[in-house]
Amino acid sequence: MREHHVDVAIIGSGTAGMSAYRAALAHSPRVLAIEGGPYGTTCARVGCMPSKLLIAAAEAAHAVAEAGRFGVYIDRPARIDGAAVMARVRSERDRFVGFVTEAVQAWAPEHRLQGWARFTAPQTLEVKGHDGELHRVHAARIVIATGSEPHIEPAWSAALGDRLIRNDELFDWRTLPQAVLVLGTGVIALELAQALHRLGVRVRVLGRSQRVGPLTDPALQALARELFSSELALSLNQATPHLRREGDEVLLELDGRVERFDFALAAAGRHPLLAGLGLEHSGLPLQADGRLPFDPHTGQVGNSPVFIAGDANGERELLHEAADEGRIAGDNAGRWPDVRVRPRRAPLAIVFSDPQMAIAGRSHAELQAAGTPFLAGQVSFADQGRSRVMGVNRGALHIYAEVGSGRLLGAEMLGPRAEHLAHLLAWSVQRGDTVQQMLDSPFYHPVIEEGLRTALRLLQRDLRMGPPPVERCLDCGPGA
Ligand SMILES: Cc1cc2nc3c(=O)[nH]c(=O)nc-3n(C[C@H](O)[C@H](O)[C@H](O)COP(=O)(O)OP(=O)(O)OC[C@H]3O[C@@H](n4cnc5c(N)ncnc54)[C@H](O)[C@@H]3O)c2cc1C
Ligand SMILES: NC(=O)c1ccc[n+]([C@@H]2O[C@H](COP(=O)([O-])OP(=O)(O)OC[C@H]3O[C@@H](n4cnc5c(N)ncnc54)[C@H](O)[C@@H]3O)[C@@H](O)[C@H]2O)c1
Repeated sequence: MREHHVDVAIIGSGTAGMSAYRAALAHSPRVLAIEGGPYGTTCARVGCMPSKLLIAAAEAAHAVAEAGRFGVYIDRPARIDGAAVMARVRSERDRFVGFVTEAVQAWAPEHRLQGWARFTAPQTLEVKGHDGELHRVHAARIVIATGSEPHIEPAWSAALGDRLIRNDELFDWRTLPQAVLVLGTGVIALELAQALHRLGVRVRVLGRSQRVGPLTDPALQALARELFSSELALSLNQATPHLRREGDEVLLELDGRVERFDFALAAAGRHPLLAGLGLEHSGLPLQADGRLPFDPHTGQVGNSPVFIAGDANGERELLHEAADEGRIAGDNAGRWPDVRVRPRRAPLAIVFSDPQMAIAGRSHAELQAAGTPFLAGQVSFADQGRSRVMGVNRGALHIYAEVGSGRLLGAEMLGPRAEHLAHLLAWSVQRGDTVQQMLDSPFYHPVIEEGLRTALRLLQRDLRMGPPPVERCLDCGPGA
């Protein structure tokens, strides 16, 4: 048994753990970063980056398929080479992973330990090292940055065995399969199902409820359901699907018919990866839902010298949040007991589907639950000038502002280039901009942002803070 005495131990060297390491190191050289799996982070290895690489291939295929709408014809039938698609996904992914791995390997060797950590007592961890040794780590402070794992219904794995896959396996495919059943209708499900569908894979998406994607505004949720079901085979309200395996095939029995797939992809949400950490020995207060209670402004778990960051806390399972939370937790672990409160950024979440979806600032559901007096300004992209020009005129934007002050509180959107509009909106929410301040900002012509201006003008009128907007306003430019 090798003994280690450190000021800060960090469990997990993903995005949150890496930023916690850098922040803690500013306070003490006695920092130990423990990683059980491969270096490279979930985001780069099996998350954000490979999924966007697959989507990029799907966008190329879709552009070819849609070119005829513009009078551009590709005479030969387009051919999708699944092996080439997956080769690019893997090689670009490996490049991103390489940068991350290099960064970790540049850390001092005495700062790194590879093996799975578990608590054996408060402030004491045991690690079965990849070096074959057993390590005991006595840490004055600990950062838990263990990430998350997909939710798997036991019935699915019992029925399907290794034909039930997670996002991790998908990005290692050597070629594209014929058919995939996607379990879930959330972010991962929609991004991957649509990409696979556009790359020629037969896809069915099963939802346990009516919900499609993360938007909470009822009108936008209904629009999302309509738009995605017009392209994808969506089967909703399937809480207990009839699944079985025959040889290497997944069989789904639905409405008296049997459909066959090569794989079923579990995309039914993710939960903090805390099982196996021996939390029962940690002295930490566990909530009934198995999560650790923590302060999002400090990362601190209760009053303990333990901090939690990233997907492990189960709050905002996003890359930029993991990086921020890691920095906050690592800094506070380093400076303990002088724990500092840090402001958080305005919420921002984007789904890279087509049309994209985004929530900036507070969602419709959050505003309603808080009882905040607010009004919504709305615009449809169906008739929006630049969106029509580019043939991407599907979706709508709803922006929410506080009654009385006109301050922008949040927005939800389903539509073209939502990733860019959502950034502008989140920045305005964070600055505390009013609808008037946003309207005073420049709007170019012809751009998709002109749709935002229409929504702002309508909202300004409804807040009784401005005149009714001019119908088909000419100085706004045609189609604005
Ligand atoms: C398919 C997919 C697509 C995504 N796309 C996006 C996107 O486009 N944009 C976005 O913002 N977010 C996206 N995300 C979410 C984003 O990837 C995560 O929020 C982020 O990676 C979380 O970082 P983390 O540091 O908390 O966890 P991780 O990067 O998973 O790091 C946790 C680390 O802890 C290690 N660990 C766990 N337990 C132990 C233990 N007991 N001992 C030692 N080590 C341990 C793990 O091996 C792992 O390396 C996506 C996620 C998925 C799955
Ligand atoms: N573009 C991005 O930023 C991006 C992309 C992918 C993932 N992520 C992050 O990863 C997280 C996890 O993604 P996700 O898509 O797994 O989760 P999600 O919360 O977006 O969706 C979960 C889906 O699973 C369904 N579901 C839950 N339990 C089920 C059950 N027992 N049976 C059937 N369906 C069930 C839900 O109804 C929902 O449709 C996201 O919340 C997001 O934070 C982000």
